[in-house]
Amino acid sequence: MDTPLVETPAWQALARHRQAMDGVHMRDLFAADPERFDKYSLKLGTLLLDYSKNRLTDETLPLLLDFARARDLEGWREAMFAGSPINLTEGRAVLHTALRQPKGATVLVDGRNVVPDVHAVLDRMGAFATAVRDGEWRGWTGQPITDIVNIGIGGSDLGPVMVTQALTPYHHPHLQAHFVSNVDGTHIAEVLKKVDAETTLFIIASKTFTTQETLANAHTARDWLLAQGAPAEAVAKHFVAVSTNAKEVAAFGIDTDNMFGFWDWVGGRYSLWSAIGLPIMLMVGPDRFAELLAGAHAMDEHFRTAPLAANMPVLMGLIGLWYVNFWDAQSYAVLPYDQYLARLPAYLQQADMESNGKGVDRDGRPVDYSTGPALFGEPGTNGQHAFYQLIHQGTPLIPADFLAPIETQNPVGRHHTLLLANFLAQTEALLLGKTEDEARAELAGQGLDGEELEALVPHKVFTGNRPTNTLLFQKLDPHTLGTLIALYEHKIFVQGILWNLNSFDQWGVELGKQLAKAILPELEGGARRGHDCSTAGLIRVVREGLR
Ligand SMILES: O=P(O)(O)OC[C@H]1O[C@](O)(CO)[C@@H](O)[C@@H]1O
Repeated sequence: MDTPLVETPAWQALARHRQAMDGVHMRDLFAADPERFDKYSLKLGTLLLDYSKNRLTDETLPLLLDFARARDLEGWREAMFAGSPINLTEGRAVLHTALRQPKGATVLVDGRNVVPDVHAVLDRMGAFATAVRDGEWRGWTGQPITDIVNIGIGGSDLGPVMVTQALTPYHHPHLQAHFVSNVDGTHIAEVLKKVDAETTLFIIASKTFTTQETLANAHTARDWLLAQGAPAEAVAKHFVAVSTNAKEVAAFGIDTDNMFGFWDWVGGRYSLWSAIGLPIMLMVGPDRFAELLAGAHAMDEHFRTAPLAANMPVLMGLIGLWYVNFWDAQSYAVLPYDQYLARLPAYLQQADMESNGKGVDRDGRPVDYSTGPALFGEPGTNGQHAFYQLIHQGTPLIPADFLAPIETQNPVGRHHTLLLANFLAQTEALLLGKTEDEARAELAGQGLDGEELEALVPHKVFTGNRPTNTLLFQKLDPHTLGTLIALYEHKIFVQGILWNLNSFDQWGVELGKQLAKAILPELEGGARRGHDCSTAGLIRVVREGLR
């Protein structure tokens, strides 16, 4: 058996280095090195990563990079790009990168070049999106489409929602996008209140086309359309499907001519670049969608070819792992200072936590080290007025990524300057903190003294030394957004490899699905089955009510 990860020389060297860093404060590292920003920042196109505000000395990165090499990160990276079946538990290749390859490239899966297949679907999507956008695709009464309702969940929802919102300034002026994911009937009911059956297009997005929530919502949407007076033939004009499962699409009643396919080598949470991105393309048009893909491809090329020491996803992955495994950080914040990126944290929750929220390694052995942290975040200054207290003064260490555009899409008065001032102030505050002496002087300056002053001092101290990455970009355009998302995808890949996980399966979501299927008949009046007494008691209360 291989040496356990935590006993490998590279891990042990990091553990020793971590001990030697006790008492090192980033404030002192900055004071000692005026070049630190230049040394620890990296630019790709119009995206800058400043990782200088991390607990890194000149020794840290070389040790982290040694660890990455010892785990053969470069070999695994090559295997992913080459289409090897690195998703072992499902026997699949992991090739979302093939979805953003330019026409003419070659990516072989089982000896077949899949790039022409990718572009054939993109071309079909483009023709369809153009017909809808130009008003040529019409509903059953001959009216052009005004509203698009995407029905999907998880990877068939979060990416399209996040990107569609992020690219709001590029939307078609006469189209509205809506997203229904939750099986809670409230979700679809509220959307259906807003749309007109004659001018609404439903996209049923499901890789498997067996997902309970999506099928329930899809059936409700179709029943609603017919209840609005549409004839059965209208379904063909108002429903399209995005899936890998033509059989189930046909069984639902959608003509497979109205289906946009993708492939089992596209993981759900990595699928927004595929036909799952259809609502994005409808809203921003095929050209902007191509820019999104090109932005992701630029990051793919960077990740694939840049030396590890100058490779954004590698550095972000290693720095994240440094905190999880050597500083006991169990959570991680993503803080976009751009209202259009409001759903980025939710999107990354699935991308990161469904990928690396694993407790056994690739060989099925329980791990004895921490893996993926809990991820959370909120846009801009909203987070500051909610949970930043914990990040600044709480007991857990919460590494955070701060993201902002230099240029706003909405230059309203001084708003953007105010936003950026806050953005910059937060990472500075987390780095420097406020010492007791500084707190004391500040309170004295406010006219306090004696016991009253001393009683307040501990509450006013900020330890600082709290790590952040800053991601600054010129403007949130489709290309930049593609680059940013691919950065996080590859960062997640890096960490999964280093933790020896399969980042591309998600068995952890299955048990709840199985038990829900078993409980459903009980809630519908069927015979009760064996449960723990809490679940049995709750089922009884649900059935009997609390009145
Ligand atoms: O696209 P589908 O097959 O409906 O699956 C939706 C989501 O369900 C999951 O399989 C589990 O929640 C996700 O990985 C996936 O994104």
